[in-house]
Amino acid sequence: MIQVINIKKKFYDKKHGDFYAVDDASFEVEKGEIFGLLGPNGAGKTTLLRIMATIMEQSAGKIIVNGYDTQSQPEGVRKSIGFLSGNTKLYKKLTPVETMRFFGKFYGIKKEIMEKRIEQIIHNLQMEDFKDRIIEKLSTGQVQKTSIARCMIHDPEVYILDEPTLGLDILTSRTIIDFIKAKKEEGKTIIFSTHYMEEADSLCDRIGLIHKGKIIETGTIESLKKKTGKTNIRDIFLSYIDRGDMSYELPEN
Ligand SMILES: Nc1ncnc2c1ncn2[C@@H]1O[C@H](COP(=O)(O)OP(=O)(O)OP(=O)(O)O)[C@@H](O)[C@H]1O
Repeated sequence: MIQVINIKKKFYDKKHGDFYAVDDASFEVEKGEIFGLLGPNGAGKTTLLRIMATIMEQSAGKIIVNGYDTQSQPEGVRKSIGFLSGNTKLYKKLTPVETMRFFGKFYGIKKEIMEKRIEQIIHNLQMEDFKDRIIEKLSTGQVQKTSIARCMIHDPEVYILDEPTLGLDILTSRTIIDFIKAKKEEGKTIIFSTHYMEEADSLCDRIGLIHKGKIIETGTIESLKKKTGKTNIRDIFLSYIDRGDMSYELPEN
């Protein structure tokens, strides 16, 4: 379970001076739930997820992940989460299997358990064809699968996934979406960010709409459809924000 309580993150840039990239965000994600954080470029998604994963500290507020406070108990949080980000760095000279073993050892997983888990992950993410090829020779989608494999080797309770399907073809995206669904079935808690509105529609139990650092709404997609009278997430999103104030284009899918 994840509790986000009045989180603020202040940044500075020359053009805007001090500004809040995350501005008083509060919401909860229940155990066994898939929660989609939806918003356009620059909305604050990555910043919020990085704070949740203890990569960055908040300016104000509190986040509790699996019972641990990200500020006072970061070790507990790190053991509980699998964090996937666009910045995930892998060792280019290792193969996917070696990468999983490396991180498995880091988490102190016993050899027999680890080998079984690696076999299962290779199967679930359909990595058979490239599992023993070094990472520098892999395609974007194959590297992304390896990053996901890496973040699940310790079988975490909570998955924090920043744009897990960004730039991937539909087959690779499908494998990753199936993986997210399978983790939910195992009772894991998943939060992921995306700006692919339709993807969220088919996958999420609940969504949070984020715009300019503010969580402007949370709920099931059905409840938001009812509330706004709209039939798809794109229109729901647009109905919540002032169109004249939009300095970005929503993507086509
Ligand atoms: N270290 C930083 N210093 C100053 N500003 C930052 C920093 N990191 C992010 N920002 C700014 O904070 C805002 C939110 O950025 P963030 O990366 O969280 O958005 P996002 O919703 O993940 O966007 P995208 O979909 O493009 O990845 C943006 O205006 C960004 O330029």
